[in-house]
Amino acid sequence: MPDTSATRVNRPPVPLAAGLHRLLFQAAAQPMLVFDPIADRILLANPAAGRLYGMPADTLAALRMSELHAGQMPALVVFTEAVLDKGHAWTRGMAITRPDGSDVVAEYDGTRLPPDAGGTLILLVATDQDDRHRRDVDAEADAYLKSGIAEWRRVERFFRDVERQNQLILRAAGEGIYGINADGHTTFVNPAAERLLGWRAEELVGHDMHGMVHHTHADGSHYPEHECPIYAAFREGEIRHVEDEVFWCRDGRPIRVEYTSTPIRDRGMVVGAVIVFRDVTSRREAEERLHAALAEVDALRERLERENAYLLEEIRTEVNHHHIIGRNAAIQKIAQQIDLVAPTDANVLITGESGTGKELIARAIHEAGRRSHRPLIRVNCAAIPRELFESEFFGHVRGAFTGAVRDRVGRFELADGGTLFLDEVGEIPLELQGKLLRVLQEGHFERVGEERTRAVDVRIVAATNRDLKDEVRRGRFREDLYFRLNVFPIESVPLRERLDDVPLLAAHFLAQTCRRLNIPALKLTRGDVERLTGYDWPGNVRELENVIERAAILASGGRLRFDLEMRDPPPAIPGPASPVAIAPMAGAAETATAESAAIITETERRNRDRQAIEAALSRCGGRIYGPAGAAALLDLPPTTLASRLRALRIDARRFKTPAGG
Ligand SMILES: Nc1ncnc2c1ncn2[C@@H]1O[C@H](COP(=O)(O)OP(=O)(O)OP(=O)(O)O)[C@@H](O)[C@H]1O
Repeated sequence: MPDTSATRVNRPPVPLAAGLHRLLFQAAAQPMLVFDPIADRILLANPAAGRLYGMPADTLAALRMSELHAGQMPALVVFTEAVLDKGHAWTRGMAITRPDGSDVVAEYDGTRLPPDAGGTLILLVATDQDDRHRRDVDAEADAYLKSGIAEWRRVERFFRDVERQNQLILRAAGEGIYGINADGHTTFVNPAAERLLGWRAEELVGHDMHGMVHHTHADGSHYPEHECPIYAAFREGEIRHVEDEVFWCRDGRPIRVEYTSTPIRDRGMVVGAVIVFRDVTSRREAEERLHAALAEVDALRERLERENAYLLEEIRTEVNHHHIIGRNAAIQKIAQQIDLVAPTDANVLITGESGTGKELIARAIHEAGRRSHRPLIRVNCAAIPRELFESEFFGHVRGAFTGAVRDRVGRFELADGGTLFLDEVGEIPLELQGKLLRVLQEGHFERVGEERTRAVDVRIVAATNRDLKDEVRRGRFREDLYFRLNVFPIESVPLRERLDDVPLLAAHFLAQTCRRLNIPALKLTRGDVERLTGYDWPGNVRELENVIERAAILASGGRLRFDLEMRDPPPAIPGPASPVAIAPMAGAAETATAESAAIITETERRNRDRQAIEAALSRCGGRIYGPAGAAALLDLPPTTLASRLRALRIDARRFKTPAGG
């Protein structure tokens, strides 16, 4: 390339003049000079330097440095010396006045060239400070612009993400959600709302929502728009929650909804509302069914209470407050006695035949007394083996006797604070009666095998079917114990002495049995009642209860079948000389003729029965059951014979022979 602009002056250094270096020097955009500080001469100047200094490069290369900076010599000298000294230095604020009079302020960057460049030479690179400042401003603006765009993109991305999330939430929400603008027109609808209402979003968007889905009340009356709480929500700027209204589906079907309308604000202005609703049709229906069921239960309960009150009124005279059934004066008297004695702590002795209700009376006394919150402990004295009486009553400690493998609490301790019901008290062996008396007198006892004395607070209610006074007379029962027990006597009347109660009791047991056996209710006929009252009930109420239960089980076609053996007239009294005939008792009437049948009294009849039974027992060696037993001989069911034995107080064991049963 021909050298057109670079200027060679005086002693052009060989390396600089050569090849690529020279080209670089010439082409550089940065103004450059090479000057000799000692000779104060500019040796080389590139075209860029010419543009900076406002003159052709070769004109510039012909100048002295001191000419360029006539007014700044000290600054030039300091700079030049610094370069020569350190090899490299820079300075700012070098003012240049161009030939055309314009000024430029430059920054000089000087580098001392190596000696082989041809003496003491300095390469000066000049920069127009204004130019640099402009570039800095541009670069800064550029950086601002670039970072602004990046920030804007970030914000945009953020909003896009938020929007996506909102869309996902709107889609996933189980509740129907729709938005309306300030004109009441739908702006968006989520998929749940589409599903619930049957409309597609595009059918609703842009339309008046009230007019589409909310135009009519549940009762079919018009729902004016100005009354709509959804619109009111953004007219008044308040959140509205509505529990029970209907929205109308596309197919004209109403759904019951619960919704909340929340106003949307933009810079303080209400611009619409968002409505969140859910279909509560099935919930409301379930609630209504529940209310209806509760109302029905209430109505039923009221009716039952009324009926119950009526029934109670009906049977008040039949069942007294102790659950003892009977209108008979004897029963009324017993109820009064219970009322009288129950609140006291007095000992009670109930006497009466087996099955007449002695235990029932004992329980009634306990229930009506102040001890009712504590237990009633029953001891059947007839069922305890003689050798275990003491332990049964008072308990024992381990090892007290053979078989006492652990401590045992006696009945007295169990009944502490409550009532001890001594059933069949007449059966307590004489030698133990004293121990019982001591507890009754002192309230103290010891467990068998233990020294420690224990105190108890027990009320005693005793029962017996024996004539205890007679037992005392015979020396079989301690008189002092008898008086201790017999503080308040109650006599339980046998059923045959209150036959007027039989229909009531029978009806009661029949209803109870049918309920228990879960069989359809049965009714007593007039004939049934007559048969039942015609019987003398040796087994008392218990027997009646059993007879009724059997009859209910055997009933066919709604008719009861009674198994009563002794309902017919009794057989004739045998003459004193004649041996007691053991005739089948049930068949006696058939064998009796009008002539042979004598008129006999009740006592005579009972004696006659007693003799017949005793004769049969004696023949059978005391055996009751089985083909060789007395029941078979008398043609009676064994259970009936057992009842009669109890009623007549016949002890079958008396007739026992080594061969008998
Ligand atoms: N007046 C009554 N009202 C209702 N049920 C009664 C009546 N009298 C007796 N009973 C019933 O008859 C059955 C026999 O009564 P309970 O056991 O009280 O007689 P008891 O005299 O204690 O007999 P036992 O001396 O054999 O122990 C029981 O089921 C009892 O509920």
